[in-house]
Amino acid sequence: GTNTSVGKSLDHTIVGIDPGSGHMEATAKALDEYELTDWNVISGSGASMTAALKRAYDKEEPIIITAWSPHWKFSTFDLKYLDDPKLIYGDSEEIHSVGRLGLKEDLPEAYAIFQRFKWNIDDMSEIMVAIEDGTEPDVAAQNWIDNNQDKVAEWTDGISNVDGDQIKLVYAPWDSELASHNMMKLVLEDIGYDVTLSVVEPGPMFSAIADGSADATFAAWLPITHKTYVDKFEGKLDDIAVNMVDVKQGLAVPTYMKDVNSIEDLKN
Ligand SMILES: C[SH](C)CC(=O)O
Repeated sequence: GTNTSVGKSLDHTIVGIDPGSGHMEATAKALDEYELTDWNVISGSGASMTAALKRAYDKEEPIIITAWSPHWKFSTFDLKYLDDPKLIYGDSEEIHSVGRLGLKEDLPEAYAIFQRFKWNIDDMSEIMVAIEDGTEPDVAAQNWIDNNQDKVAEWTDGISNVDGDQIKLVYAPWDSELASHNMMKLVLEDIGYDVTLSVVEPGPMFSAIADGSADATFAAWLPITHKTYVDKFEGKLDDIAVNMVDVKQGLAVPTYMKDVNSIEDLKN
């Protein structure tokens, strides 16, 4: 049937992202739970996944990617998530701001901002799309801040300035987190912090906060995506606040793949 041709046309391969991501863990679980025994997911990075997507899309060839929203790929390409009746990828996820133990005492002004920091998918997407269109991340972030001073003021109003205190933010190499961390770096610099951004894989991102070598991340996707990491470091992380709601992860395909609408459809 057509489903078998989909499997054969894709060499039963799903194009994934970095191996330590929650996406890849969820996708491995999905292959198991949906009994997609002859399928495999290849790991790579956010960049290699979007490059493969562009190559296939430009030739209207089939492709299945591990996907998440917000992400610029949904405005560049016409994509649809595959239904996930077993909810392996969860329903709607949240992005949390997570800090090291002791952060509240050591950096109270930053902590107070992290407790208030909250924005929505459109805010993050505006920065992400600008970066994808060639704007430098810090310039795209500053432009967003300039256009959203009222929203930023909700996080910073009444917070006293600091005098060069150092703060180290860590995040994983995903375009969504590139946007959020470049934006928050500028917000914290405006308050007087000396901010360092470090890009690390997801595992080291959580372990750096757990061992105190980093101060915070705004890139913890929960309750499902990063559950393994948060459980692993139980008691060593401060789940400060939710900074975005209604985010999503799953498998996605270009809408021109008419016959594929659910993960169940991949079973041949
Ligand atoms: C790529 S998603 C933002 C997070 C994850 O999959 O770990």
